[in-house]
Amino acid sequence: MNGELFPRERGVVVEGAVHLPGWLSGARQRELLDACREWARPPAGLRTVRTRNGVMSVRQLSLGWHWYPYGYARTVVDGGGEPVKPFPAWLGEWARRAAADAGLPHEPTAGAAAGAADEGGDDPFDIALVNFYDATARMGMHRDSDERSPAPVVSFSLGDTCVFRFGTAEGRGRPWTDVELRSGDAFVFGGPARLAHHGVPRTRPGTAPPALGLTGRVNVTVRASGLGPGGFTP
Ligand SMILES: O=C(O)CCC(=O)C(=O)O
Ligand SMILES: [Fe+2]
Repeated sequence: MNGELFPRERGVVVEGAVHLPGWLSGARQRELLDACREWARPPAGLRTVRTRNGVMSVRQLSLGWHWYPYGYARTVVDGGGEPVKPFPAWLGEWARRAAADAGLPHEPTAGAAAGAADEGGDDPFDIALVNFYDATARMGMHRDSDERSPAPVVSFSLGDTCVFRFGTAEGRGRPWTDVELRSGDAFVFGGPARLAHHGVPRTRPGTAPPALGLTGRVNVTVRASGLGPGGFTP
């Protein structure tokens, strides 16, 4: 919001999908970017993902559970087989606070006492996917449907602005709404919007805040796997 003529307002895109512009301060953005740079190093660092449709233009890493097309494992099963890096508690706390600010509270420690407003009950935030977009990278319309928890997904954006396309659960096509996600924005989707299709048709290269020192865009989505602490055999 710094220096904006008109501050961007919290936006409800559809019921359950909420945009929180400028949710991360400059200092928090740098903190998250520094952490992403550490996580990006091998082993189990930033990688190219192969799906059944080809190679994703976005490069990715996972924390907590390793996402691969189309499931979760404890090791990089579609790569070098290394153990996934741990999911940090502070990132879960950021997600918990953003979800509450979005009006989609997810309070796993409160358990059943949290009542009907809480989606996902006791499932803790335990996964993050970190996506790196260079100037030409995009992400096609998809649903985040490999988790077993209805808890909301909380996304944090860093660097270049992007067009984030948010559609329906029914299909990849219209209707959809295009939202600009800028560095520091959070976006939360849960409840009736949890399984909506979404994607990133383009970024706007060169729009990252110069002080951040990032060329391109980084997006971090925090999720609750619902897989529990135990083993999971894909
Ligand atoms: O980059 C984004 O804003 C969206 C990322 C996303 O949809 C995902 O990781 O599943
Ligand atoms: Fe997604």
